[in-house]
Formats: sequence, C-alpha cells, structure tokens
Amino acid sequence: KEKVEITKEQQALMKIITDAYNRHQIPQDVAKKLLQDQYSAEENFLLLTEMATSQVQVLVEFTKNIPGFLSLDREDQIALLKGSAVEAMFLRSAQVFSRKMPSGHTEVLEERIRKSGISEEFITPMFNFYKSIGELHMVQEEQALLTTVTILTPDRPYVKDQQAVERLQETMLDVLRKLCVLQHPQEPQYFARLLGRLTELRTLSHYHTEMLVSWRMNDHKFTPLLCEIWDV
Ligand SMILES: COc1ccc(-c2nc3ccccc3n2[C@H](C(=O)Nc2c(C)cccc2C)C2CCCCC2)c(OC)c1
Repeated sequence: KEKVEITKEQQALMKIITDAYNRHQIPQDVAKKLLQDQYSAEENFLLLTEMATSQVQVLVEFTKNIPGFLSLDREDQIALLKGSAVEAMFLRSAQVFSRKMPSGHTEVLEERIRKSGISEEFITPMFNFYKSIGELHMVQEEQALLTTVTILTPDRPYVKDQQAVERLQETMLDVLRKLCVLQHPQEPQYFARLLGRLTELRTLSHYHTEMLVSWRMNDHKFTPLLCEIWDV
C-alpha cells in the first residue's frame, strides 16, 4: 500500500489556493435572498445576471492567486477565464446548493430555483449535477482545487500554449489526488468520481445559453461583461 504524502510545497500551494478561494467569494448570499422572498421570473433573471457578473469578477481575482497563472501568456489567461467562467458558476452554484442548511431550507431553495423562470427541460440535469456534487461532501480544499483544475483546462478554445496550462493543471491534480486519498481513505476511487463530475459540469454548461434565452420572460438584458463571457 503506497504511503501517500503531501509535500511541504504542496501544503503551501493548497493553503494559497484555499485562502484565495475563500477570500474571493461573492459578498451577498443569494441563497439567503432566495429563502427570504419569492421573486418574479424577471427579478430572478436580474439576480442571476448580477450574481454571474460578480462571479466573473471574483474569478479573475481568484486566478491571480493561482501560482503560475500570471506567468502564462496573457491571451491564454483570458482564454482560460472565458472558457471556464460558466463551469465555475455552476460549480459555485452546486456548492452553494449543497451547503448544510437548517432542515427544510434546502427544499425551499430547490422549489424557488425550480420556479425561478428557468425552463423545465434544464431543471433535472441541473439538480442531478447539484446532488452529485453534494454527495461528494467535499472539504473546502477540494472545492478550491476542483475549481482551479477546471480553470486550468488546457483544451479551451484559443489557448495557444496548451503544454504550459497542462503542466500547471497536473501540479494541481497531483495535490487534489493526494488530498482525496487522505480525506477519503475508505473510498479509493473518490478522486476518479470527483473528476467525473467535471465531465457532467462541461455537459451542463453546454446548455447555459439555451437556459438563458428560454428564461420565462421576454427581452432578456445582459451586462456587457456577460455578453463577453456568455454566448448571448
Ligand atoms: C445559467 O443558469 C443558471 C445558473 C445558476 C443557477 C443557480 N443555481 C443555484 C443553486 C443555489 C443557489 C443559487 C443558484 N442559482 C442562481 C445563482 O445566483 N447562482 C450563482 C451564480 C450565477 C453565481 C455565483 C453564485 C451562485 C449561487 C440563482 C439566481 C436567481 C434565481 C435562482 C437561481 C440557475 O438556477 C436556475 C440557473
């Protein structure tokens, strides 16, 4: 049985990433807002675009703390941000949804999201993903590293130096793999399950443009930043 050990450097890397991940979170908690009041489809859409816009800004700040990210080609940095913003948003939403809440709150939140204005056909795949993330009971270091691995995906459109991104991603994957073995010793295939969620995340993210344009209201308005990031 090979002894898995996280090195001092990997420990330091994990701390930098996790601290940055926790620091760069959106201030107002959308779940609390949703639990307080029932909003119209229009109000929910506005809330969604506001959340998504601030999430992109937060993502940019977070990536500045990923060791090595700022040494990448500048245009590749933009390509990685643009290519991962939607996935990071769904990953964040899944983590917010899976948070431990007082009993009954998750059900209310789920109901509010089902009735938010999103069209029926996307609700099942979205909640399937949220629940599959919830079942993993990730610790915050795993959440931070999983988001980092998602950002450092080499085969995003327009990335020129894929090898440089691959090297960074592999560094993060090695730490994540060891962390999974140490955090979930009874479940040797936990790391593989975690990576399998990234495939589900990419599939879900393919629907996001459809989700937005089919939101039950007419005249969908987007912020300039979202027009950049979302294909709308
Ligand atoms: C593209 O289509 C989507 C994307 C996300 C959600 C979503 N799943 C959530 C799970 C838990 C809590 C809130 C959740 N959201 C929205 C939200 O703000 N996500 C969010 C964002 C955007 C950034 C940072 C962080 C978060 C949580 C609420 C926006 C207002 C209407 C209700 C959904 C969604 O729900 C229908 C549809």
